[in-house]
Amino acid sequence: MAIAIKIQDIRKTYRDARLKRSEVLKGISFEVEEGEAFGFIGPNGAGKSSTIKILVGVSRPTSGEAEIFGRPIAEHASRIGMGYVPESPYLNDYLTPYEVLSAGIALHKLKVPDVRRYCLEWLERFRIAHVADKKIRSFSKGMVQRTALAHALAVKPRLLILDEPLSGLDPIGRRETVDILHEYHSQGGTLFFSSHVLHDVERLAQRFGFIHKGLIKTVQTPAELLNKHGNYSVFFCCTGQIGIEGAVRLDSSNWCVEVSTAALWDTLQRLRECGAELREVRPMISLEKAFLEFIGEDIKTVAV
Ligand SMILES: Nc1ncnc2c1ncn2[C@@H]1O[C@H](COP(=O)(O)OP(=O)(O)OP(=O)(O)O)[C@@H](O)[C@H]1O
Repeated sequence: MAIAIKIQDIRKTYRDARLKRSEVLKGISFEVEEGEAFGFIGPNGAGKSSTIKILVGVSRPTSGEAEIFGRPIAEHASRIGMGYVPESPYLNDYLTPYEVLSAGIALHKLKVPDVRRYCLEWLERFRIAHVADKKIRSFSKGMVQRTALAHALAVKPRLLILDEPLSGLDPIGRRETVDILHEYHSQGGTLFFSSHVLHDVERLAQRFGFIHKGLIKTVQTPAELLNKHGNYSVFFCCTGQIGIEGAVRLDSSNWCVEVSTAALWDTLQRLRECGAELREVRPMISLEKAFLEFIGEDIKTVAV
């Protein structure tokens, strides 16, 4: 499998108005394989956008190396076949969504039999086909975001880099966008995205990279996360009392108990001995819990 993104010891130092230097990326390294869906997570100011801007060529690293599909990011050709939506997309607001999408198709030299129809199909997927010919100037933040996402996907990128793709979208828009990104990924696309919406990251990403204060804390798969942090919710049915510590009665006969991976087998044995009827065992991967543990802070003090 080819390596889609390779980042090696990247550092980034900004200077403020008084020329005071602050290092916001402190030597980060990780890789994303072709065909992967990789979620990049971290609290506000952790360095997610700074990393993404370096990858897409908007900003230069102070030191370190990065490659896209084996080409150094300094080469313009590394960005051929890449789709990118920044955190707050800026689209020329005197254009219409149709003009934005058709310009992208022309720029990427994409061969489609009927450009108008193809663009309208993408705009329809993001539920903005009814404003295809309206100027973006009059659009809400969510509609601009939908236009930018439709544009990025319509050009059939090999690699899609999205900075907070779900911000500004309502809950239905978020769900639909997650579905579209799922489809893109299941058709072989490589997805690298940052997000604050941990639930959506859990649904989309095959691996997570946690960044905090300019350092990569860990890169994990959901399975690794589950092994380390996982609990299970065990749902069962029992009409009488049950002597299992922590079991919560949901209604007259249904119960639930949360157990650790280590205690799961014993709990199932005990339920059988008590004559309880097992209904469901559901893993509880708490990305938020793991996230907070990795950055070593209290849940009340961190905005994620
Ligand atoms: N152009 C810049 N000049 C100076 N400092 C900057 C610049 N861009 C970002 N920073 C600083 O770098 C740090 C990391 O910012 P960055 O936008 O990469 O974080 P982030 O993880 O994307 O945060 P958020 O989740 O809030 O978008 C922050 O302290 C930010 O203030």
